Amino acid sequence: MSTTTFSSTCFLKGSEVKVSNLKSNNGNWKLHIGGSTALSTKRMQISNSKQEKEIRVALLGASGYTGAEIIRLLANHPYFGITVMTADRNAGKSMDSVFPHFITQKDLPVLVSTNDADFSDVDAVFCCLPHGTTQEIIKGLPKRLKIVDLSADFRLRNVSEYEEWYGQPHRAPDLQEEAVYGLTEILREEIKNAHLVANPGCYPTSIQLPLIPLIKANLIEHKNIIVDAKSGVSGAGRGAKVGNLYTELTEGIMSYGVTRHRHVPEIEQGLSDAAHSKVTISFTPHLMPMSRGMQSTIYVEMGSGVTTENLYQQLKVSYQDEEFVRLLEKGAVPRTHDVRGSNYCYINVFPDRIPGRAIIISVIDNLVKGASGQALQNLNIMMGFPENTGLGYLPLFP
Ligand SMILES: NC(=O)C1=CN([C@@H]2O[C@H](COP(=O)(O)OP(=O)(O)OC[C@H]3O[C@@H](n4cnc5c(N)ncnc54)[C@H](OP(=O)(O)O)[C@@H]3O)[C@@H](O)[C@H]2O)C=CC1
Ligand SMILES: CC(=O)N[C@@H](CCC(=O)OP(=O)(O)O)C(=O)O
Repeated sequence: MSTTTFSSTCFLKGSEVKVSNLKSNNGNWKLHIGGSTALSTKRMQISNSKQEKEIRVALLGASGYTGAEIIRLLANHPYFGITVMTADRNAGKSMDSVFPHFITQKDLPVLVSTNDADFSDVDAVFCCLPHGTTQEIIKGLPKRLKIVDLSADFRLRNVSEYEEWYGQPHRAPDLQEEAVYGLTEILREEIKNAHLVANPGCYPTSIQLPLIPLIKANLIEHKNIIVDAKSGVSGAGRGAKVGNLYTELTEGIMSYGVTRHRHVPEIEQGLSDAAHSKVTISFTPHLMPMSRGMQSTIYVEMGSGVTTENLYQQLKVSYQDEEFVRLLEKGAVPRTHDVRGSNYCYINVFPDRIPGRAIIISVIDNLVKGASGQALQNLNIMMGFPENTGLGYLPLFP
């Protein structure tokens, strides 16, 4: 990648505009005006075209929900273009035959099977495969590639804990040692130099973001943390399952993974790191009749003499400079509707009726901040771009 950059002021239709970060890559000029990017010789377009973008990205598992979400986000990304896309059952098909809403994205590559993928024209990889299939595949990728893995395969540092909770042997323990956990706002510095980022699960993102600053500041007890969480059905992926049929889901709500959901060790790992001692949680997830969105309602016991106001002020300080994690005005209830389609996490804290306890509510879109959005935030950091690049989507409401 050879790039030349300069900034200037010029006039566009008689108005003065600040032109910044004018870039040339192999003679292909890009013009940045007011935060958006256009090619100097072409009209602005929503496109995944690889010719116009300098970082070449492979998308493994492109025919799934998180893969499709990455394509949506990258269509507005000025630097990342998709050169390889893989699928399993859908290998050989075009993307718009798998997802008709991509009919306008004619420049996307045809889906190939992961075994047939050629990585010679690739700089970075988003791996959107099911857990259990990912370790072996990432192990075989060229070492020069920057990789963000959306599966759970590299999230648990302790390999035997992975084997216990996922019921299968870890196939790349050496790589596990190199993996950096990708909870962006907490581990940004480590992510900068990472070769392999293990993108967090959706529930762990929504739960750790509010709790880690409170644990680090020693404001809440490390026991009796209770998490009641709810997810939209896209969290379960696109594969056909009876439990995800409309008839099974509509007009109802279902708990699952009761007492033993595989996100428990991931959440406890992050909270225990923050506490420098073992933190345990009670966690029950629920499936909701909605396509996307996630809410975690968290019940905590505050330290002696600590008030809900202390928790609120701590979260305010911790996240005051963060673009994507927002503490709402006091009393405002975070709603999944308000983050839908965006990379935001909205949080608030409420005093419980029981003295000494507080209730924290955190909402995200499971497919964006809970998966593909955070993955893009991480790859932006790994490749040295502003971390919000391509993530400037307002929530989709209603
Ligand atoms: N959905 C969500 O909200 C979140 C998901 N994740 C994680 O991200 C990953 C992807 O999730 P999601 O997109 O929802 O899953 P999907 O089931 O929607 O998609 C899975 C993708 O992997 C491909 N695939 C399946 N099996 C194999 C295999 N054996 N070899 C190669 N490719 C295969 C599928 O191809 P094909 O369809 O052609 O068969 C498809 O492209 C998972 O690990 C998931 O746990 C993480 C956070 C949130
Ligand atoms: C609704 C639903 O089924 N959700 C998934 C979590 C999605 C996610 O974050 O999965 P990974 O940890 O595999 O990345 C589940 O509970 O297993």
